[in-house]
Amino acid sequence: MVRGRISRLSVRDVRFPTSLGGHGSDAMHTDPDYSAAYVVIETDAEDGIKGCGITFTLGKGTEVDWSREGRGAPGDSGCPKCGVGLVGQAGGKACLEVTCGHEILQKGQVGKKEREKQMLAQGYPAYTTSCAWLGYSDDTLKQLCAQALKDGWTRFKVKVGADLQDDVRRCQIIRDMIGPEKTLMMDANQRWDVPEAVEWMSKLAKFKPLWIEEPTSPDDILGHAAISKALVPLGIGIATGEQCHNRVIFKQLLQAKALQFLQIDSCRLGSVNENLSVLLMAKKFEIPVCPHAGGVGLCELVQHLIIFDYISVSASLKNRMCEYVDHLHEHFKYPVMIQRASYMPPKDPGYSTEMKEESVKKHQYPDGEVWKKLLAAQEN
Ligand SMILES: C[C@H](O)[C@@H](O)CC(=O)C(=O)O
Ligand SMILES: [Mg+2]
Repeated sequence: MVRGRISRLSVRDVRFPTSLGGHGSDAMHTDPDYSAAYVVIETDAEDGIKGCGITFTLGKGTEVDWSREGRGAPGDSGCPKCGVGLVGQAGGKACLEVTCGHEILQKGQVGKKEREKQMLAQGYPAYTTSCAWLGYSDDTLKQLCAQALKDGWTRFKVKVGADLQDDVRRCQIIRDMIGPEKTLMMDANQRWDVPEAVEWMSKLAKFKPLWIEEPTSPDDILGHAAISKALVPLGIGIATGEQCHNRVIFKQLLQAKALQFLQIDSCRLGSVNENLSVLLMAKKFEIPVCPHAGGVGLCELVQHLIIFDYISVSASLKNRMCEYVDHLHEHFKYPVMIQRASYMPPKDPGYSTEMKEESVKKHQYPDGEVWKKLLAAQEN
């Protein structure tokens, strides 16, 4: 069915100065500016159908420094972080609705209607990373944590990995505030080698983290397996995936028993299809999927995938939750909706990728209003 031809394609370098407030900072990315290559494909179709896509990057917009790419760690600040999430708005349905119709998922049909209703009423459980970025002061951490508790959050992630004493102090603060029952996760953003990861986490085990995320290089599958073997007996699972770029890496992580929580990233894995194949493999290995969403637009995209996962693939919420970061949603035409610390299913057409034109104009690099001011201030 031909509905029109591509009539225009635009690519824009959109950057948000998140580093000014330490938002998004971790042991590896100390000053990230959440950025995106934002692509819009327009058509001449009568209904005006178009596709919008983002490639989430860290710090340098669409600039790629290949000399750093080769040498640095895969997630080094300044390197591109994620792949492409480009999806049209065909049929006027939310992305997750289209995906749920797929025939091969026969088994997931059992109980599907009930799960759909449950999602519409209760939403998909989320956890927050926004209280405890590494660059936040202890006061900010306390204030954000107190607010998050008031807002009903029960699952929290704290960044670790740069300095052990700082980690012990910050984990103590957060555990004291949330109490022994609520869930705490830790994220080292690849900072350690294998023995260091085991040693460091043995010292943080007393804070009862559910998982340590990205304890070492995301490419080191056997390293993850070794860490997993050492830490699972301490009650700490291994979570990874936000830097894994295809299903083959995930296949090997699963085969090597290298992770207990699998973190798809809607953009890093190029296309919805690649994400779906990973969801299906995770189901086969009975490993819970807890998506990564720390970046501009990632919450918007990944909510479609994880709600689909629950309704049509995993049919389980056990040990499952989706990351939420409380930044930059106001720039999206269809921002995520969080209620009672859960993602409420999106109902607008498409993959929730469309950004507001006004936001794109303001944050375009280097000539958007926001960057003109910041760059001028840097010069003075
Ligand atoms: C640099 C990013 O903010 C990163 O810290 C996100 C991340 O690791 C997460 O959300 O998990
Ligand atoms: Mg992470």
